[in-house]
Amino acid sequence: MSAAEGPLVVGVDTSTQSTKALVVDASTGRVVASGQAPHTVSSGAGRESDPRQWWDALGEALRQCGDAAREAAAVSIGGQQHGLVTLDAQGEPVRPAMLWNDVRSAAQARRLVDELGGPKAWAERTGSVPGASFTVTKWAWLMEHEPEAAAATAAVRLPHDYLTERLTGEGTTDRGDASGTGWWASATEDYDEEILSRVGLDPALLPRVVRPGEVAGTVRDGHDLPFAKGTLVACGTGDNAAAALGLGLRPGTPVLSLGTSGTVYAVSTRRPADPTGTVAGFADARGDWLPLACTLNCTLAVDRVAALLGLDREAVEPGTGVTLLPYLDGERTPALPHASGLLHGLRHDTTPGQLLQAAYDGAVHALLGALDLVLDEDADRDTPLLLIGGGARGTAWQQTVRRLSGRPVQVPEAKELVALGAAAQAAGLLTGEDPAAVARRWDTARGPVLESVERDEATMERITGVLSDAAALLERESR
Ligand SMILES: Nc1ncnc2c1ncn2[C@@H]1O[C@H](COP(=O)(O)OP(=O)(O)O)[C@@H](O)[C@H]1O
Ligand SMILES: O=C(CO)[C@@H](O)[C@H](O)COP(=O)(O)O
Repeated sequence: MSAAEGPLVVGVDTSTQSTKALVVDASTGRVVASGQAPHTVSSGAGRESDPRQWWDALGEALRQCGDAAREAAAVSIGGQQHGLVTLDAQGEPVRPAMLWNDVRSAAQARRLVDELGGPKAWAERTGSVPGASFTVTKWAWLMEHEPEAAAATAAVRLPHDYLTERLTGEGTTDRGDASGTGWWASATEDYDEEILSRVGLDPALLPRVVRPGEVAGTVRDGHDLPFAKGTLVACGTGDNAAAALGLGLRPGTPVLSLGTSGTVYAVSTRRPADPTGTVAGFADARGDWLPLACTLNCTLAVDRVAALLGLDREAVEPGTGVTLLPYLDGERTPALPHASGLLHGLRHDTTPGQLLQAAYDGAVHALLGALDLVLDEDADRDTPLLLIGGGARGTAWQQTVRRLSGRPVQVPEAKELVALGAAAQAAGLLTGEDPAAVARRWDTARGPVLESVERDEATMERITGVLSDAAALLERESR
């Protein structure tokens, strides 16, 4: 491999299932080295991970990068949104982090929405109507169910902030990830003291919100990662905002991400405030906005269905009227936190491959239903949909999105767009450039465009119909 042309930067994605690290040549965007190490997520009633495991996974991913990581001039860490990390006075986790896909705080979410003026007021104030994914509802759950843990908490962090702080020694976050907490007001771009007081959280426990382009800190002594003391550290951001940076996204281009979560989003210059709660009004990492809809059941749920059927994930067959809503973890879009999976239309001649295709259809349906809601009204409907995340590698996912959207679909060749976005943020610290402009210079969105096919309206309508007819069942707790 030829020598790098420019300084090296490290971009990290600490996502739900694993941590990925890339060492990137800041001049060209060439990925010089990469590494990945898995995390474990609890099963059962909640979804939790030990934050210390993220740090260990980061160390392992960087070790896989070899000497290149040691040469980095700047680093940035992006990661899964919303998770509640509670630290004691020594900076050690008080308990495992409650993750974005933990739905135990659904009752607290409903109560908070009612207590503070209803969905419209929340949307206008924070950009979003908080559901169980949002950090504020998790903190309210902790106060109610584990008051000792809440009382022992000296600092509250988001997942990527926890790692950044262990590197720099400073508690920082950014507007992108802060906007997914429910206690950051998008209207004022500041912490909302009334909301914090309502859930009994002292603002002094929260990290400083670093401005876009500002240095979060420098690498300190006394850690086991391969970075030199004094290396610049960018503030990082939530994984979706990081991928938007990594794609150099401009308003009007929609993104569909297929990972543990399914997300659909676009950059907008207008601050979102959807009172239905379907669209979360996140901030992006630059100063614009990132209206986004998210599902809890995407690649993991469909892979689980394939495993139950004993099929390879690509072994789909065209469906004939069978509907499978793969809501194995409860669901966020549509807002059905207690839902479980639901099958309708099974016949003697239904094949396993058709059932698997129905799971893909069910996973993609809600995301495509929200696609128009995240785009500004004047967006060009023929702009290709950018397909990213681990699932974007799969032919069955690509073809399902193509058929149910009726849009051209572009699959970037770059695999780790969250980590690339973080790397672009780190490069921006060195050059003073806008990270999205860095990513465009690196041509990260390059990849084949699959032409549009006729939209399969019948399947979309059938799934919408089953959802509506099964409403009572889907609201019922089954465990
Ligand atoms: N070649 C592939 N085809 C289809 N799905 C894939 C492929 N490779 C990985 N995946 C899916 O990608 C998922 C992981 O995606 P990723 O975006 O890394 O998730 P997360 O960010 O939530 O940790 C896995 O659940 C797996 O199902
Ligand atoms: O909750 C959301 C977005 O609001 C999720 O998108 C999480 O940010 C987790 O992302 P992945 O680990 O699935 O990429």
